[in-house]
Amino acid sequence: MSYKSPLYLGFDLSTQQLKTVAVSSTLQLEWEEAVSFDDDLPHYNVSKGVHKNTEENEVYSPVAMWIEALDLVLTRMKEKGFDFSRVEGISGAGQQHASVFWSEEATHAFEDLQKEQRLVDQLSPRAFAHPWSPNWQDHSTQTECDIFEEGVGGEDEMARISGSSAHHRFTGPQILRLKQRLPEVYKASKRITIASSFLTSVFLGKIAPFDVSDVCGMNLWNVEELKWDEKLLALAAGGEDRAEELKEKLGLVESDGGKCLGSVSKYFVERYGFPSDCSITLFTGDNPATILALPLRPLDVIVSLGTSTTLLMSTPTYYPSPAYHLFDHPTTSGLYMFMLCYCNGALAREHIRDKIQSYHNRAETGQESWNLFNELATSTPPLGKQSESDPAKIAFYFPLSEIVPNVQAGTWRYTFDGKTLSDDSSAWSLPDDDARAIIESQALSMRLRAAPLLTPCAENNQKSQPRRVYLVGGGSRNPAICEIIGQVLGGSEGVYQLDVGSNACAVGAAYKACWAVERKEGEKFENFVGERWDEKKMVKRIGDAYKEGIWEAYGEILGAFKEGEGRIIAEKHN
Ligand SMILES: Nc1ncnc2c1ncn2[C@@H]1O[C@H](COP(=O)(O)OP(=O)(O)O)[C@@H](O)[C@H]1O
Ligand SMILES: O=C(CO)[C@@H](O)[C@H](O)COP(=O)(O)O
Repeated sequence: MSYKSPLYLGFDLSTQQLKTVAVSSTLQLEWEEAVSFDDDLPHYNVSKGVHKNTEENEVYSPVAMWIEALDLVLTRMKEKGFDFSRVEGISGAGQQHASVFWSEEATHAFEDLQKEQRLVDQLSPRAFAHPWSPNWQDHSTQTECDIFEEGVGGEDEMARISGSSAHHRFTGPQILRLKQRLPEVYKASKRITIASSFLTSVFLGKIAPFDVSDVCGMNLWNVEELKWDEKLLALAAGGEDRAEELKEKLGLVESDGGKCLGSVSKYFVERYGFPSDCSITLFTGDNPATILALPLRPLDVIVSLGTSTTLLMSTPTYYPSPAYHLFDHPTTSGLYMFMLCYCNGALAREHIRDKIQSYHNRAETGQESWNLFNELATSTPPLGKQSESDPAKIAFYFPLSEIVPNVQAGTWRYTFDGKTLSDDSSAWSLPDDDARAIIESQALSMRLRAAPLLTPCAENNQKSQPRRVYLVGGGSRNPAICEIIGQVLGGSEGVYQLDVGSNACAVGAAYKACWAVERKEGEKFENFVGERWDEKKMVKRIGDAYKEGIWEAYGEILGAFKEGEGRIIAEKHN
């Protein structure tokens, strides 16, 4: 029999797509495949992967759509000749926070799977107590978030325990809301997982534990002590006497990110030809998986430009604050993942792009639809200042209610003359000035909030700036967006694009699968990837990022930027 070199699959169940990649033992990318929920599964009638009930601020996705997407993506690979018999390990990532409610029947539904039929036809009618999964863009749980924060004594304490203040999208507040609104669904839910452990379960053919990093997106986990927090469980369950019941529905949390949980379920062996001993390793959240796509050093930042925009760092210090999130690291104990997450990322930029296109009667589609937006963004000077004496233009674009800061939808434009922030926007040339301003605004917000973790150190010339800025996700294909984010954040060693750009998260998950199977006893993920990673092939330096004068000019505006945000927050409270 001829030797077949092993492959490792990484899945990414994100908001708009299910993607998968295959990598070799040397971490070379060998296959990429994706299913778009809107385009490939139109019968679910989702838009950008979700349904919305705007009256209630609810955003949710059909669980059946995800399962159908899984068979579809594997079928496409099979039809194109992908050799599943080479796959020795599978891992993956899920959009964070999204809960899946399993019925009592789930175990039997897994046992009864027949290779001739699709998963969706066999699992959907039996395995779930609820057909929907709340999406991370959901904003329906303000009351529940208040209950959580009041219950522990405020947002600082909440952040100290769970690594984050109470957030609308986090699973604990979402479970409480579901329990109060749909008590019969809660009762019928034998088990509750999140998107990552949901997909792990489908591959394993039984309900999987949570991963130690993704569980931090629930407001239920004590991040430093690595255990469920009893007080938070009681808050989510609606009473101390009900906390145990919830704990049973949730089940275990696995702290070894490289643990093989078992072999792939026989359904996948028989239908697609996976080897029967193909190993399933815990899936994690899409953001934790993204930091596994490269050997990230302290003071390096990753900006993920997916549907959400996130800024990610790895840090050994547990320094919690309501201003950001800290998660346990997905592979390495003693490290934490720092994260900022914005709801208004790609969709807000698309919104401005579309306005500009329509104003100028342009009809380009696909990647070309960004041409005019990019021309305007790069030809506009920083902060829209044509001359030194011009006021700076600062704006906030939140077509959706935002997470950071927690405010309602809206657009606000200001000018700043160095002393006063004015809401007179007559100096703005619209819609053209919005192109650069939206990218600057998103990047200034990240710079403002990441500053405490980028504390000055001698190695870094005493400036509170990152070393490398890595850009990943769909938006990282866009040179104008990359250039401007780089200038605002000012990485001292430059701005980099990952070769696997929009698939970084799936690639990080595939590396995790490879590490889980091939690691030597005690070998850390960072060392494993560091040794096999070929920097020259895998990243491209695309610019200097730090530009003397420009980075400082953005720094001078941060006070006014914060004031602008403060005014928007104050409006919310009026
Ligand atoms: N050239 C481009 N310029 C700007 N944004 C882009 C470009 N190409 C793709 N995108 C954005 O990437 C987004 C999808 O990114 P992706 O990382 O695949 O998202 P997710 O993983 O959340 O589904 C789209 O919403 C689109 O706005
Ligand atoms: O809510 C968060 C992180 O807290 C989001 O980052 C989700 O994890 C969804 O990510 P994408 O679909 O944008 O990849």
